[in-house]
Amino acid sequence: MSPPAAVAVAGRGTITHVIFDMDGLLLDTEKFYTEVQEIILARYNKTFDWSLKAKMMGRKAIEAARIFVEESGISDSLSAEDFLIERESMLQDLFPTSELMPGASRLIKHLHARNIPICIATGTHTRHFDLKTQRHKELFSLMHHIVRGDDPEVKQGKPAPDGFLAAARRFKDGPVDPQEVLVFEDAPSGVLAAKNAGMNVVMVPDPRLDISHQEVADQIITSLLDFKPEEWGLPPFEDSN
Ligand SMILES: O=P(O)(O)OC[C@@H](O)CO
Ligand SMILES: [Mg+2]
Repeated sequence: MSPPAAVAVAGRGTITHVIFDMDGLLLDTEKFYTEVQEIILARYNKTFDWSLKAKMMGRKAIEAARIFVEESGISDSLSAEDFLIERESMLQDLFPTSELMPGASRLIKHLHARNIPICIATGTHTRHFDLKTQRHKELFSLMHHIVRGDDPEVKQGKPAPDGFLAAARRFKDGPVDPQEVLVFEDAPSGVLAAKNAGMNVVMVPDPRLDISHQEVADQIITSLLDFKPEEWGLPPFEDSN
């Protein structure tokens, strides 16, 4: 019996290329940022909450740092630059322990095996990227290319489209029509960046993120394990889970 035909969902174009965000989407690393920020805020008798987290995640480090010190009301005592210095040693200890998010490996291997071009566009700088991915080199080697936050073509971080547009240009058959690109993101800033780039975006939000941040994405799923490639005209998984 022939495999089920791809049942693209009405209104969703056929996707030819996929761009993955990294932190919080492929790697379970957002919790490290949260942990370190809670430790630093505790020194000022302040608590870290998810409304502030929602504004920071996905952004370039210095941009996220400015939001952190200003919205926490500690900018008179701690500059954005000093915050980045203060958190660095804690993050360097945590990043090498980064684990994959559920479904990340399965989806990457599936798309690569079916010759769907895939890449990463992340706000993370190269030095942190290397620490976070050092235990996952083989899986990440399946990516056609990787655009990092300190890439010269990324003038502005997410929600600006720079990173996703640079990523679409670097595919072998690039630049790729944004309407044929599917982005996977976890952060409101990243979802906005994908839409600003004219692309389709599936959001996999942390359950603690306020639901109001889910209005922009083209599709919301709770885990990459729930993604159905055939809904976007991509080859379906063979396995059931
Ligand atoms: O773009 P990503 O890979 O989510 O990285 C953002 C990072 O700076 C943490 O929020
Ligand atoms: Mg992310």
